Amino acid sequence: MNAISLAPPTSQQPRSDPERHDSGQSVVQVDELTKTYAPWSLRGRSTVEALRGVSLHADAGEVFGLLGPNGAGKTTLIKILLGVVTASSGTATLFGQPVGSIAARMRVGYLPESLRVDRHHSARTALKYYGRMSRMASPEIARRSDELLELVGLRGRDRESVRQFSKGMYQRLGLAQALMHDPDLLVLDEPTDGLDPVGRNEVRIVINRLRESGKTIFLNSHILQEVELICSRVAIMAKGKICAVGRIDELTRSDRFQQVAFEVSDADAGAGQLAARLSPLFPQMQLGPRSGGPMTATSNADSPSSLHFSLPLTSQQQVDDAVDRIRGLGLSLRGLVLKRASLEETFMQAVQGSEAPPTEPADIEIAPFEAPA
Ligand SMILES: Nc1ncnc2c1ncn2[C@@H]1O[C@H](COP(=O)(O)OP(=O)(O)OP(=O)(O)O)[C@@H](O)[C@H]1O
Repeated sequence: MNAISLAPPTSQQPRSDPERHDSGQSVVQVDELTKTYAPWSLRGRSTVEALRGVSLHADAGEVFGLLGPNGAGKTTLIKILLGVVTASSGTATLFGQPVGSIAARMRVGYLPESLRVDRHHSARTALKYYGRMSRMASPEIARRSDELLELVGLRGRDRESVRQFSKGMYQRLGLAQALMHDPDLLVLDEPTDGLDPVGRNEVRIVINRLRESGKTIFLNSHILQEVELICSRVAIMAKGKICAVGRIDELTRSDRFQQVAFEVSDADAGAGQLAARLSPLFPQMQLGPRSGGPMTATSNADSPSSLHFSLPLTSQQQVDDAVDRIRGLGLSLRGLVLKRASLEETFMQAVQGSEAPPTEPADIEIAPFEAPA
């Protein structure tokens, strides 16, 4: 057995998971999990730290997304949750039961990244096969197959050979097999990988139906747009660590990672003069309508000369300070836009943060504006 939680399941709040809600028990609870592989090679034995103190939780009814670049440790974490790999230290429970225990396994359905269904099967015979593997009785298999084929939209195609299936149909059959024994938690490994937009949408529809029916879904994906559309919360992993975790709107909220765009003007100064006056105050200013964009100076009747620039500001105090400085120069502030980070930018920040030396905390903030002496 691969139970890795030595302590009995407890409803106490683990201290290592600061995001943990006070109400109810998490469906997935992971605390300070580590995994070190020690593979043999021609040069002898080496060690790979695949997980380095991972803590997270997923609550009932959530669609939780695990994001991360190649080698981040996502598959290792999923394998530990499924009880097929043993952690080196830390605890992991499903429904309060140690991962790998029969009680935990019975409540989990799994869709692997590349499910193989023998090509002689139809959707119906494949489900029969999986039902038998779960030791279900024939009448139950038939009833459950009807329900699931309806749910995943394969009802009219269930007697065709899977050879004729599109990738999207195949993946929906995979979801049905994962659901045969009516698990409360579904673990999905890259569920929409390799699908065209139509196939992705079909899988998304099924996942939404499952969420509405109260299932908890834990999925691993590297398709950020997909995660943004499907997940209620995400964890971003890199190099075996969690760099950021939370609801997408929390991770991308504007006061957490800001680029603030300004437009300033002065009746008596051109854009070049404005830039020369501002740059000593704001050494990190980027000229242009958006950060990184080309320098812009507009000139028309309403706006005789205005300058667009942006600053990396990370708090309201810094925004207020910058406005005071601009006004202090006697300039007019014609516009101010707080730029919200996309999940992709947040992801990149989090992953790049993980490149820092291990003693430095990895976070998703960019270098703050420093006021000149
Ligand atoms: N069985 C193993 N033996 C040795 N090292 C392993 C083993 N499995 C994974 N690793 C290593 O552990 C690290 C994490 O791998 P893992 O597969 O968990 O990452 P991942 O985030 O799922 O990556 P990908 O998106 O590429 O699948 C990698 O450095 C990988 O090479």
